Amino acid sequence: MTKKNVLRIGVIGTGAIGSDHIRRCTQTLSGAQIVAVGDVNSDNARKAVSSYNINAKVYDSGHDLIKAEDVDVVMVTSWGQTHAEYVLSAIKAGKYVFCEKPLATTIKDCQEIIEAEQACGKRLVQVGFMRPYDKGYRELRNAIANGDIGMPLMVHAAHRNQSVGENYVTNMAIVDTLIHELDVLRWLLEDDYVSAQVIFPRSTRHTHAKLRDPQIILLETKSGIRIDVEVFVNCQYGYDIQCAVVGEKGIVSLPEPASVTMRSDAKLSKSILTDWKERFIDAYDIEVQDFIDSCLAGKLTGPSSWNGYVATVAAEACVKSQETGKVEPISLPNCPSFYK
Ligand SMILES: NC(=O)c1ccc[n+]([C@@H]2O[C@H](COP(=O)([O-])OP(=O)(O)OC[C@H]3O[C@@H](n4cnc5c(N)ncnc54)[C@H](O)[C@@H]3O)[C@@H](O)[C@H]2O)c1
Ligand SMILES: O[C@H]1[C@H](O)[C@@H](O)[C@H](O)[C@@H](O)[C@H]1O
Repeated sequence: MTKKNVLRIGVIGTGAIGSDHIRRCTQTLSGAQIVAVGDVNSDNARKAVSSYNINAKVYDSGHDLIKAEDVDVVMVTSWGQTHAEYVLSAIKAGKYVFCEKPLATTIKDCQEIIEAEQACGKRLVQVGFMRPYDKGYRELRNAIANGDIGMPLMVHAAHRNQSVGENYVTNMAIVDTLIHELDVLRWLLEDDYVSAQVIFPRSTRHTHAKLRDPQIILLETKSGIRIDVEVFVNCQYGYDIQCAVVGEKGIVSLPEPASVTMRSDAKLSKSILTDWKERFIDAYDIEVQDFIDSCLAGKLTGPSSWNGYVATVAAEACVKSQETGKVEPISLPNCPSFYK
């Protein structure tokens, strides 16, 4: 990439989050321009171009987009199972790539990515884990690191979506939803997981035949911290992310998103958000601006493909436990110095 002030981005996958990232790069952030878009459903790509009135070329093939001379960096926001091939292709082209979670859906594909990236001798991949950029999670991490609650002992977390579609099935509670907690909790606690177990309570009547909902995931870390995460993706009432860390001398909890307090009709109320786009809007803005700035500066510092790999290893143990009902071990090789 030649040194310049504006980063030319090509986006592969222009659905919900792809379009939202195009919007933020075009209307909110600085230093970037969307010059190319691609989607297997070319109507989606054309819609993104017209909705945001951008001067971007539409590609039928994501691989051709990656190779295009005027594309400096790539953003992969297609379905999870297609991420690996595009990330590998971007690494091969020597281009920085922002890949939405998950980095890849199999451990083997994640390994291939970290090997290819290391062979390049330079970090080229940032994974779209935005929670470490969220102000609330950063405050939680600082409080823990400052020793404000003493040694952390337990974490109680919940990840609730208002509802999901028919194509969302049981393992997606892990690979699509819990994956955020799998990434952010080890960052928060500066610890790694050693085991996982998934438990199924009675299912809600708002689910369908191929989705066990809710689920409880129990994790244990190297230092012995016990974590329970409730994943409930048809909770009906809103989009709700909870996290409380219990320490030896106190508890620190994720703040609720800011909202006015309403007194009306003899009720005292606050609204609850319903959409992930709104709940983490500031975090996504900071995350993508960080990617743009890091590419322009020639050094990536955000969540790496090692983070993506570790989350996928933990997710695989959880999916196995969904099938066996047992506590499944999680074992990881040491983090290569390249990613430290
Ligand atoms: N970080 C977050 O909070 C967050 C939020 C939402 C989605 N995501 C992730 O982003 C990805 C996309 O999710 P979404 O909700 O936008 O899905 P979506 O279905 O709304 O959009 C995905 C788009 O990718 C396109 N696509 C699929 N396969 C493709 C391929 N091989 N090549 C090019 N385009 C292809 C689809 O046609 C669709 O337009 C997923 O991996 C998801 O987990 C992350
Ligand atoms: O892809 C989305 C996204 O990652 C959201 O942040 C999460 O809450 C949803 O469960 C998931 O389906």
